[in-house]
Amino acid sequence: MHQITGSGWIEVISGSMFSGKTEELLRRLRRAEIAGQEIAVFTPALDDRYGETTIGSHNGRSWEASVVDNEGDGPWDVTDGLNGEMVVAIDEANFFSDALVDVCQALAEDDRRVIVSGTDQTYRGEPFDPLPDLMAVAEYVDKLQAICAVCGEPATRNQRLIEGDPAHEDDPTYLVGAEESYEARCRDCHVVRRD
Ligand SMILES: Nc1ncnc2c1ncn2[C@@H]1O[C@H](COP(=O)(O)OP(=O)(O)O)[C@@H](O)[C@H]1O
Ligand SMILES: Cc1cn([C@H]2C[C@H](O)[C@@H](COP(=O)(O)O)O2)c(=O)[nH]c1=O
Ligand SMILES: [Zn+2]
Repeated sequence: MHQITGSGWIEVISGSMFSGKTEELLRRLRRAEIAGQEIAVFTPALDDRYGETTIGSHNGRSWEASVVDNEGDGPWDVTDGLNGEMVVAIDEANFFSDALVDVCQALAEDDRRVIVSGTDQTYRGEPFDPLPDLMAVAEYVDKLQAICAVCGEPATRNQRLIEGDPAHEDDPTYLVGAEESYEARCRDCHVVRRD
């Protein structure tokens, strides 16, 4: 909590896939650990890429996490599962419903430091809920950029690769994956097929 006001806050780490969101989250968690703070980390059940009980970056680093069954409107186990931890991290926020905003607000109002990470755009280049609302209520927002897989410029968008074709309009928004299914791309190189 803040030294003077004693209040909590929300930090959002967002940007395209491969932009280093999870690396940055892990960096902040390592520093909190060095400071002797108790930490609780949550990851949605939908994302099992790195094993059920870890969050992991694309370059192989990881941290133990509690898996949240994030179906429905919450508050899930993020609030129930706490044991006095004052630093609460939530990875892959893009897999939660808008109810995550109220959960994070309640944690911050309970004087906790809340760190939320998630990509802010769907493969169609549209805002990926609940990231826009989380960014609006957060005290701190960092939007990171990857490197465009096509041209090498800074990348802000997520290209979904389906058998080498651009994304289809009617594909589901949720599709767990990494480099086999997605590329980071800049505005110019990002392609959305609109049938
Ligand atoms: N196109 C890319 N641009 C930048 N980094 C990339 C790219 N593709 C792979 N990487 C790797 O991904 C790492 C970031 O991984 P990670 O923190 O998991 O990103 P995010 O959580 O934003 O998806 C980089 O340090 C780099 O090693
Ligand atoms: C763009 C987009 C992404 N996803 C999924 C793909 C990954 O499992 C995560 C993002 O992971 P990262 O840590 O940011 O690399 O989200 C999706 O389901 N739908 C999309 O449109
Ligand atoms: Zn590009």
